[in-house]
Amino acid sequence: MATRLRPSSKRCAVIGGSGFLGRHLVERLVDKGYTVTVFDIRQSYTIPGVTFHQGDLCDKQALLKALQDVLLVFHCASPAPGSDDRALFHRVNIDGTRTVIEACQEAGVQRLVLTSSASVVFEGTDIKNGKEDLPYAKKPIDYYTETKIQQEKLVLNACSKERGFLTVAIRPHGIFGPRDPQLVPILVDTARRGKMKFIIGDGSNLVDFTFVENVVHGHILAAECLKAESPLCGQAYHITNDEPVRFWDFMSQVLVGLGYDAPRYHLPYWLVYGIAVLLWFLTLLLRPLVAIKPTFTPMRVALAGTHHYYSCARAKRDMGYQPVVSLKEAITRTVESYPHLRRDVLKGAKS
Ligand SMILES: NC(=O)C1=CN([C@@H]2O[C@H](COP(=O)(O)OP(=O)(O)OC[C@H]3O[C@@H](n4cnc5c(N)ncnc54)[C@H](OP(=O)(O)O)[C@@H]3O)[C@@H](O)[C@H]2O)C=CC1
Ligand SMILES: CC(C)CCC[C@@H](C)[C@H]1CC[C@H]2C3=C(CC[C@]12C)[C@@]1(C)CCC(=O)C[C@@H]1CC3
Repeated sequence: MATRLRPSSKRCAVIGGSGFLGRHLVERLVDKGYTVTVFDIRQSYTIPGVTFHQGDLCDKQALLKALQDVLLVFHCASPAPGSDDRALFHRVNIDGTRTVIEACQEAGVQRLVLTSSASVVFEGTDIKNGKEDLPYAKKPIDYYTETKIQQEKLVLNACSKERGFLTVAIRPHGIFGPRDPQLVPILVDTARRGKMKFIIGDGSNLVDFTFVENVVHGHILAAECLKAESPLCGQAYHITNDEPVRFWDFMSQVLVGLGYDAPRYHLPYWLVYGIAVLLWFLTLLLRPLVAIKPTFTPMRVALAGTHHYYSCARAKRDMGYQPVVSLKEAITRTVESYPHLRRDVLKGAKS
């Protein structure tokens, strides 16, 4: 007679495991001896021992198949923040997260770790050493932020010690590192089109950029500390590099590391923000005729011209979090991981 083994606490699923953060998380979990199942709309790699389930997280039946015998789930799937598709954000981040919660509860999952975002409290104005008790943004700056707020509320409210279903939300900020499809590629593309000559504002604004391995470390610590008697239940935690840096110094270090010039000329913040808002309206008006994707969106200008850095004291206190890679080392490793985006290489490829 076949005996069914009890699900192991080292068996987990990563929803969004094919993405940038998700794949780093899967790799670390495998290193730590976890048995990992990936659920994602696409499969972008293979790792021996990792099982892939391709599907949409809005499809409960597909999720239920992937969550069999799984006690721990990481949910780090989301449409790309740069997409301006309100319906897609609502479907995936709100309705889809509701489906993830229901599927977890039906499958007997005991712990759910959500990747939220520190931007759930960001309204486009300065945040200095922001703590987790800051109120959610009343006027979220874009559809991404609006739906990340709803998503986080859904997950935290679902936490129930009585039902044996524990939840926690990790709020990283400005994730970067090898294989990131956003920050470095967008930066290099903007520089190659000659648009990275300008500093928006006076350039003194401090921001958190968080190395992907620190974000992964925060997620795994949260999962391992999430117990019925722990303070983590139903709470949100900032995870950062704990080294706020001037936005334009960070950008300059990455650009110079890849052989591009650092931005030098200053432009007034409100002028650039006003132009970005006008451009955004224009793209909305012209959408039926042409699809334009402006580089300087109001969200990006706000992120580039204001202070936004967060305290991770709560994560240090409740889960013993400390960044494992310093900002200096993280920038060096990131720059080295993009040899194909170096100015000399791209120039050579063109000629
Ligand atoms: N990058 C950053 O700076 C920050 C990110 N975050 C959060 O971290 C998480 C991971 O971000 P990141 O790794 O950068 O993003 P990625 O886009 O690289 O990864 C997300 C993954 O989820 C997949 N996905 C999207 N929609 C669905 C769906 N309906 N069903 C199943 N899978 C789906 C994506 O597929 P596809 O690519 O085909 O859409 C992708 O593989 C997100 O929740 C994001 O909000 C938070 C703070 C900062
Ligand atoms: C064109 C330049 C002014 C800026 C180029 C770099 C930007 C692409 C990035 C700088 C800060 C980044 C950031 C995010 C995406 C990429 C940047 C805008 C997020 C919006 C990703 C999703 C989040 O949850 C918050 C991030 C904040 C920082």
